[in-house]
Order: sequence, then structure tokens, then C-alpha cells
Amino acid sequence: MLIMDAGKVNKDVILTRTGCIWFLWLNIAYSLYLCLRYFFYDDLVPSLPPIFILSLLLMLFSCWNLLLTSQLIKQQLYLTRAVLMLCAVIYGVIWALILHQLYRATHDIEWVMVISLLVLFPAVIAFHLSLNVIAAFVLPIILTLFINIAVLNPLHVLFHLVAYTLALGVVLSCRNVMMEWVRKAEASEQQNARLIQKLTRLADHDPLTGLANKRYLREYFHARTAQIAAESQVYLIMIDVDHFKRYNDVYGHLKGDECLVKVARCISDSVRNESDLAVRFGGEEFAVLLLNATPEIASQVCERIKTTLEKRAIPHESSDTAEWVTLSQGAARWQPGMSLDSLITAADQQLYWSKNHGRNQFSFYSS
Ligand SMILES: Nc1nc2c(ncn2[C@@H]2O[C@H](COP(=O)(O)OP(=O)(O)OP(=O)(O)O)[C@@H](O)[C@H]2O)c(=O)[nH]1
Repeated sequence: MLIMDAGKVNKDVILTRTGCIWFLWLNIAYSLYLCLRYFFYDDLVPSLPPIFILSLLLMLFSCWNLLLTSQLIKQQLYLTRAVLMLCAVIYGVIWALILHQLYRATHDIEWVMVISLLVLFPAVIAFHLSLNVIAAFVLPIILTLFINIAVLNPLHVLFHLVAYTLALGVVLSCRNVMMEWVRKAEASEQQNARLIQKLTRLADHDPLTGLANKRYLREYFHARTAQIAAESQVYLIMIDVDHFKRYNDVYGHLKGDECLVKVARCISDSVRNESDLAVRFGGEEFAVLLLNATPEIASQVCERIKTTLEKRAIPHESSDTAEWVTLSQGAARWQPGMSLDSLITAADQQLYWSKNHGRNQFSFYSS
């Protein structure tokens, strides 16, 4: 496999691709410089054809790779690391040959060393994520330069070897600095993502019960009703705890809070469809939004909430309705074009009907 699709790609490969494009443009610029240099300096003339041919080859290979990369980007495809390494070796060998020819033409090892460092430095930056790709590019170049340095007289060999090794060390140490920056950037990116997740949860959920809040209901309602088909049936159930003021008065507000958490759990346990949403509407009021429901499903959910709470049997000694905590519910069906506020009002009217006709029951409105 020379190419992989976007699904199998990790972040490293994408970062390497950005580096590749930069590296290709640099190679085009360098090869252009070497080709043009011929017209302004005559020191390269004796060995012009090999350098000219190699520079031209480098330019054409880079242009072709650039075109290929843009095609891959369009098709959301990426080169595998093995192909990157092969390309790095080819570039390393071409540059090794160019530097060798430059040295043969100029006999100026210091200038050739500077040119080699100018080539190595961007490669280390571009491929900082992969030591193997860097090595595949760097090794042919270093080997050629060391061989060329070795043919100098002994005093110069030592001086140039030490100088070049030091310069290489500086270039390679840049990779460590880059990696440190990348690690820090990644750590802060992850921290930000966690923070955003936490803030989003705080903004969308009720801190006491953990259910979605009214703000999220509004967002969810608008997003989902804009998507769903006109024939889909959407229901809103409004739920209110019966005689909750008396519960607080008898058991205290902390117990009241605990009771609301238990009620919330009963409601969320009764909502089984993933697209349905259980909401703490405010105070001791809850709501359930049912997407793709039917009148039967909506009444089943109301019945399930009632019986689940009955099974929990949370004592409520001052309630006129039962010995345990009970709920009144009212449901209304959404019609396409109907606003959330109108739907809430319609469901609320049914809730009041349930309250006024004995509590601990549900009532329906289906226009
Ligand atoms: N403990 C606690 N109590 C709350 C919270 N939010 C609202 N309440 C209380 O819920 C009670 C609601 O009282 P009412 O609106 O009179 O309703 P009710 O007593 O349930 O009477 P009915 O709805 O007619 O059955 C008030 O006493 C509020 O203080 C909360 O987060 N925690």
C-alpha cells in the first residue's frame, strides 16, 4: 500500500504532509538557484552539465511530487511513511551528488558545507516527527561530505570534520526543540479540549440532576426538528412533582434536592430511545422530548415514569395524593412550523389539567 485513506491517518502523517509541501517548495527554490547561478558565476562551468542536469532533475521531481501531493489532498489520500522514506532517500542521493559536483567544481568545502546545512536544516524541521525520514535524507549527504572532506590534507580534514559535526549537532538539536514545542502544543490542545468539554457540559446540563437543561432543550429541539421528516411525530411531556413545597417544608431543602435527583433518575431511566431527551426544566419541573414517537409510545413513556417512581416509593408524608412522591404529567404533539414555546404551552395546559384533576396522572393533547 503506497497510499492510505483519511480514515487510517493519524495526526503525525498530516503534519508530515504539511512539512513535505514546504520541503518541496524549498527544493524547487534551491534547484532554481543552482540553475540560475550558472549565468552569473563561471566557477561551476567545468562541471555544469552534471550540476545542471541534477538541479533540473531535482526541480522536475519536486514539481511532480507537488502535483501528486495536491491530487492526493483533493482525494483525501495520504502517502504512507514507507513512501516518504523512499522519497527522502531519493532526495538525499540527488543532493549528495549535487554537493559532490559542487565541491569538485569549486574546491571550496566551506561553501559546500554551508549549502549542505541550508538543505539539511529545513529537512529536519519539515520531518521533525519522523527520525527515520530525517535519517533517510541526511545520511547520503553526510556520507558524501565526509568522503569529500577526507580527501583534503590531514590538518583540514580534522578541522572540517569537527566543524561540520558541530554544525550538524546544532541542526539536529533543533528537532528536539521542535518536538518540545509540539509536545507542549499538544498538551495544551488536549487541556483546552477537556476544558471546552467541561464548559459545554456545564452550559448544557443541570448541575444537581445531571439532566439536560432548558437551554440545551431549545438548541436540541431546533436542531432536530429542522432535520426530521414532516411525518415524524414529536412529543413534549411536561412533568411536575406534586406538593413539592410541602416536601421541602417537612424534610428540608437538602432532602428536597436528593428527592429531585431520584426523580430525575426515574425519568431518565424511563426514556429508552437514544434520540429522546430528558430535561430538568427548572425547580421541580422536568420535561421529556420524544422524537419519532407515536401516541402509544408517548403514553407508554408517561406510564413508565409514573410506575418507576412508584417503585422507588420516596416517602412524602404531607402529600394529599399518596404516601410517596408522585408526579403530574401533560403531553402535547408538535406540528411542523410550531415553535418550542407554543409546544411548551400546549403541554403545560395538559399538565395543569392533570394537576387540577387529582395529580399523579398524565394527560394528552394531540392536534
Ligand atoms: N429542594 C429544592 N427545592 C426546589 C428546587 N427548585 C424548586 N424547589 C421548590 O419546589 C417548590 C415548588 O412549589 P410549588 O410551585 O408551590 O409547587 P408544589 O408544592 O409542587 O405544588 P403542586 O405543583 O401544585 O403540586 C418550591 O418550594 C421551591 O422552593 C430545588 O432545586 N431544590
